[in-house]
Amino acid sequence: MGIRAGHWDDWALEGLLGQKVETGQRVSLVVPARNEAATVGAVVSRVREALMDTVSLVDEVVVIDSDSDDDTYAVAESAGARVHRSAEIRPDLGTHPGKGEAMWKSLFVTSGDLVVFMDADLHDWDTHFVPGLLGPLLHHPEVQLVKGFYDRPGAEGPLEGGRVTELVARPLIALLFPSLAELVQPLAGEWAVRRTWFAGLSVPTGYAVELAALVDTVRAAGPSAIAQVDLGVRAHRHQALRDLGGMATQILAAALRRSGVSAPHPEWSGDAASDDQNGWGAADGEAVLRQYLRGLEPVERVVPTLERPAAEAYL
Ligand SMILES: O=c1ccn([C@@H]2O[C@H](COP(=O)(O)OP(=O)(O)O[C@H]3O[C@H](CO)[C@@H](O)[C@H](O)[C@H]3O)[C@@H](O)[C@H]2O)c(=O)[nH]1
Ligand SMILES: O=C(O)[C@H](O)COP(=O)(O)O
Repeated sequence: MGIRAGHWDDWALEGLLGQKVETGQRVSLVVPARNEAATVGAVVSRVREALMDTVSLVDEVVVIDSDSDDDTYAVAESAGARVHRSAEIRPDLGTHPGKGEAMWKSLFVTSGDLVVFMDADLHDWDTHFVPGLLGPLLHHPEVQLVKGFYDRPGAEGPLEGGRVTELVARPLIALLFPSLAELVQPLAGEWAVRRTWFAGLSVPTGYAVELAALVDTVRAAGPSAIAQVDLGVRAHRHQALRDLGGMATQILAAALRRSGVSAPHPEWSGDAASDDQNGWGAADGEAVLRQYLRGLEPVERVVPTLERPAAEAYL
């Protein structure tokens, strides 16, 4: 069997609530957020009202503030979330920048057996995303991870992915991980996972968290451990192309690592790798991305490529 596909309204809310009670599982919604004061409040308050205050589908709404320097913390808190600063969770484990880091750290401050992730920058979305993502986990015990997919308003065609999706993730999947090719939106930030499964995965601290979780899941448990659900329409804030270069570098690093390439072949790097260099021109756990904004003058961006080991060792 391949990757199971469904639609968010395949599961009636009543049925999900019944299944939740019968299986005795708790649900956490986790929203990683870096400088999302403009949108995080609505994400929190709408899910709270529809799925926590009115019915008991979600047991906790937790925002992980990922080193924001705007009002994300205060806005999320007054909208009804429990908010934790990523850097302050388990200080004994240190801190790193990035979305994957915030998601990894969330395992130490949440208790749900099922964890639903949603981005904080959504501006066209609805609360049915959450029950839609929970459906396969509540009804199919073999499913460990559920990805959302959606139409993107303004995209050239229906189901077209974002720029990194089309230019990096899909080509990587075609070349290295073809069993994931059925996924419509492999980079979707809206996904759900069993806590025990996520806690057993190595987690890139940056934007490669999604691709890494998919690759590691399909390798360990096969395509039937993954489901995808049509969530309807989703729109989000767009990053500048040069910032997406950092995201693409992180995704490529995670994919190469999973293909046995942890540093360039010596022939590629020019210099002999020294002890504290990984051959990518930076210390271990980072790469230097050189971009050109105008003329020959480079701008160097240090891109973290670090991974956290499975959290279960620290829980
Ligand atoms: O250091 C960071 C950076 C981002 N975020 C949050 O993560 C979410 C997604 O970040 P965003 O910069 O909006 O990512 P996108 O450009 O939309 O990237 C897409 O592709 C990424 C790679 O798979 C996914 O991680 C994203 O969820 C997905 O929306 C948002 O809530 C951010 O606030 C953090 O918590 N910490
Ligand atoms: O999902 C992606 O590919 C990246 O986040 C970029 O998305 P965008 O092109 O919609 O900004």
